[in-house]
Amino acid sequence: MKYADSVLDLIGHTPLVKLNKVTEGIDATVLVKLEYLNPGGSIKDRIALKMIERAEAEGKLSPGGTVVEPTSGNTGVGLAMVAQQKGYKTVFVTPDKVGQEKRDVLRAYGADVVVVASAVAPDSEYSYYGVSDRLTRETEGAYKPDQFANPAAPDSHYETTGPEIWADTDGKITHFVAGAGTGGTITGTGRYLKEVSKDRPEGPVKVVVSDPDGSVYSGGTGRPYFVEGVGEDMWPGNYDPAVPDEVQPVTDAEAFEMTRRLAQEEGLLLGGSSGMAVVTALKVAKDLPKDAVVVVLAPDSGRGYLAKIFNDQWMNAHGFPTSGGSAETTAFPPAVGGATTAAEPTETANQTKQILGTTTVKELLETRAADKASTTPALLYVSPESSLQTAAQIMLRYGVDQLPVLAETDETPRAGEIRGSITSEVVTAALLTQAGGDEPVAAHIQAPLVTVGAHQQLVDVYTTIANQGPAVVLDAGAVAGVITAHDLLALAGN
Ligand SMILES: N[C@@H](CCSC[C@H](N)C(=O)O)C(=O)O
Repeated sequence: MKYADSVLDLIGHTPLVKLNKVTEGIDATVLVKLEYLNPGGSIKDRIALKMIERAEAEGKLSPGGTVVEPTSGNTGVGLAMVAQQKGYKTVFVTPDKVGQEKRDVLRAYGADVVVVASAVAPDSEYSYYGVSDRLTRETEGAYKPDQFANPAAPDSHYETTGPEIWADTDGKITHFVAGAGTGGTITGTGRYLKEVSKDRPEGPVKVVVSDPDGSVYSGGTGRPYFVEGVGEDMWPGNYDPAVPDEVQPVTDAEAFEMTRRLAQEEGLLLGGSSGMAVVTALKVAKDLPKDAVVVVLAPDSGRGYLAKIFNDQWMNAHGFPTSGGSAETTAFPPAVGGATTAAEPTETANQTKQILGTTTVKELLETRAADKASTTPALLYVSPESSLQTAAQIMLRYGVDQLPVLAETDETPRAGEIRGSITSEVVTAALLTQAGGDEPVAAHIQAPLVTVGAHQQLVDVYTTIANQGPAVVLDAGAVAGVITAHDLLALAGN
């Protein structure tokens, strides 16, 4: 009989598959290492097993203990699976940018999940690092593996991921491409591949980090991005900057487009960080000769992202294009007892649709910007640190009653930098009653404005704006402006 003694014995030994369609025009061989075929569904099973076994060996985790860890999901799943098999409890702290599906998976394994805000400085007591530290202190028998600095994590890749790639490519790998979050994968796998290939005539394996645009590894300041599980806003101990030869930034838009293409063209339903790494792998492979072998690491499956990257509505609402989607229709037998018929659209409704159905949100912003009579900038906003007096002045000068509140930045603000909103009623009440004009907006901040996507047709967003008020426009995840019912009126009235 052929079987594993425990699910834990199935970790690792994942296969390589060649990309055939998205590589059009590329001579080199591009191979993807499919880490979603690990039993917990991601590469993180490897580090989870190693970190827990080392903690047990070192006496840091004993029967009845609790594993507490900050995680964007996958490490949590790996730890939950290993801990459950070994009889430990688990508590995971996840940032709110992590999709609900991923949190549901953690709970399915029996873990407790604590959700914290993503838009918090890493050294804050409210960040997922800070909250997990507090929970570890407060929980008896708690052990925090700390995937960001635990040497067992890169060791697991040095001992398994690297050797598997070397063996499966018969030592012919020339380039290794992977994202970096904690840094463990790139450090451990990259270090092994460089060491084992250092004396060969064609030179050692080149290691390339694929990084979300905004993350520190590729020179960013840690500004927010939507790709999950990779990139950083601080420098983790497990990232050894001596290992990578190069680091390349990739935008969310590029990553998401490739993630969808991999499902539609290669039959590979992978997560956003895999799409991101493939973008970099193809850039690296573009000018390489036929005998080059690029191995790109795909950390997890696309099943955890069905409500985001693979959901046209979510993509559209965040200003990401959705070419190549597919439709879902229903074909039930007619209802017994007579079917109801939809009301005929009125003539006025048809006219509205005609005006609004031919213009995108972005075109409306462009028309407004080109209108000499309009003095309103595309984006009016205040930061949490702005004074109430500043908010009042902007509202009075441009005749607006609501402003988005965005984190202060010199660049185009991103969706993850939306902090809330503030209305003229609240500013007025604060100024007339208790607060002085110097008081910061932060003390009076309200819920964020609704968001719409720049590439959506106005016909698809006008009821949102009519019902929920001014909307922040997102273009590829960046804040492109604000549109109001007044803008729609100006269009309809002309
Ligand atoms: N800063 C990152 C994620 C850090 S790596 C964590 C790891 N992948 C996990 O599964 O916990 C982000 O923006 O998601």
